[in-house]
Amino acid sequence: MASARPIVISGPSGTGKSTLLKKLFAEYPDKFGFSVSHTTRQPRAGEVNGKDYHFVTVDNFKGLIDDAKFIEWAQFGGNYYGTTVQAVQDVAEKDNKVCILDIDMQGVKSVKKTDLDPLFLFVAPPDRETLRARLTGRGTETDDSLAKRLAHSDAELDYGHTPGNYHKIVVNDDLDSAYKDLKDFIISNL
Ligand SMILES: Nc1ncnc2c1ncn2[C@@H]1O[C@H](COP(=O)(O)OP(=O)(O)OP(=O)(O)O)[C@@H](O)[C@H]1O
Repeated sequence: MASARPIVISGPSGTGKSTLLKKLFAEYPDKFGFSVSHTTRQPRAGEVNGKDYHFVTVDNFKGLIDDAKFIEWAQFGGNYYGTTVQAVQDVAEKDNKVCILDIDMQGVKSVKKTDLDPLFLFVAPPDRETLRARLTGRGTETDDSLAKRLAHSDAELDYGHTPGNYHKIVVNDDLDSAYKDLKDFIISNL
C-alpha cells in the first residue's frame, strides 16, 4: 500500500455513511479497518482487550485525557469512551490497513487539530426531505430523536459545504452511483 492515510467519513445522521461503508468493507474485506476505542466499562463475555476495546481504569482514562491523547472522548451511562490518535495510527502501523473514521462535525474539528492528516470525505443527502425520509424509514428514531438529528444536520450540512473543510463531497442520491463516487475517490488516493 502506497500510503495509509486515514479516511474520515462524516455527514448528517441518516445520510448513508454506514450503508456506504458496509459496501466498501464487503468489497475490500482486508483493506480497511476501524480504530479500537478506549473504555472504562467492564468487558462483556467474549470481548477481547485490545481488539473490541482497550479496557482501562478511570484513572488511566483520566491520565490519557490530561496527556491530550484523545481525538474525542465522551461519557455515556457512567462510563468513559474515547478514540486516541495512537489507536488510529495503529490501524496502519500494526494492522497494515487504512483506518476509517466515521465521525460527526465535532470529531472532524478535533481530528483537524491532530497531525493525522486524513482525507476528509463528506456524505451529503440529496436534500433535507430525503434525509428526513431515510431517518424515518430506518425505523430507529422517536419523534424527539428525529427532531434532534434533523436540527443537528443543518449545522453539519453548512460545515460540510463550506469550501476547504472536506477533500470530497459525495451526494448519496442513487446508492450505486454514490458508492462508485466514494470508492473511486478513496482508491485513487490510497
Ligand atoms: N442511496 C440511498 N437511497 C435510499 N436509501 C438509502 C440510501 N443510502 C442509505 N439509505 C437508507 O437510509 C437510512 C440511513 O442510512 P445509514 O444508517 O447508513 O445512515 P448513517 O449516515 O450511517 O446514519 P447515522 O449517522 O445515524 O449512523 C438507512 O435505512 C439506509 O438503508
